[in-house]
Amino acid sequence: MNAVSCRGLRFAYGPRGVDLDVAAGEMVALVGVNGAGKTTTMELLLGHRRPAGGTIRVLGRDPYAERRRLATEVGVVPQDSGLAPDLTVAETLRLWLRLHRRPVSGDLLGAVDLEHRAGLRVRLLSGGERRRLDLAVALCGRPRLLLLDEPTSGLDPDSRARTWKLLREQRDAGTSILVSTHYPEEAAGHADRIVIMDGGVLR
Ligand SMILES: Nc1ncnc2c1ncn2[C@@H]1O[C@H](COP(=O)(O)OP(=O)(O)OP(=O)(O)O)[C@@H](O)[C@H]1O
Repeated sequence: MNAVSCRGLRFAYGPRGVDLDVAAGEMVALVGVNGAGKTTTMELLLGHRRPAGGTIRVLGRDPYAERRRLATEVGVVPQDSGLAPDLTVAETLRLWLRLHRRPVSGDLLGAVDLEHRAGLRVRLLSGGERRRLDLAVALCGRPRLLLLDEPTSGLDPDSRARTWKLLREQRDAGTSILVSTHYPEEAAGHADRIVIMDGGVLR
């Protein structure tokens, strides 16, 4: 079973007749310029929006009808971080690990290079550090599928390279990944496959 399978997916604006698959254990990059429809596609896959037409299956389920059920199996980096600004980095991860009933450990902090920021409040992080925390939060539930909306935006080249390495490790461990990005060269170097979105259609 594919992790993601869309057929003829349409929305009032954005995606138009999109067929998109992510196989189990595959990392697919969704590449496109501003306004191409990447975020709208992610929101459809998350069940935040109802499609105007076509079918979507995420881990075999209809995300609009079964959004809550999928929430435990899908890790998400949204376009805009929604983390509580007054919690520290360590508190944020503890909270999310507890929500997922996972043992609290510092491993994730190390994985995203934020050990030295553990005691800092989220609102004081740099944009790139916050993006790395977003990714750590997405990994808290050990998801079967990651849906990542520009997780490398705002990151410097070193951090971008480390993020892609972490994603490849997740993929190698069996996690399916759909990751959107503005950077086709980067995606080409790291993803298993690239799909290009342009004006709401895949090319
Ligand atoms: N409610 C809306 N009604 C009409 N058009 C909208 C609405 N919301 C977004 N759009 C437009 O739909 C297009 C697709 O937007 P989307 O955010 O999915 O693109 P994107 O590929 O994620 O872009 P970016 O790289 O800038 O994040 C954009 O041109 C956007 O302005």
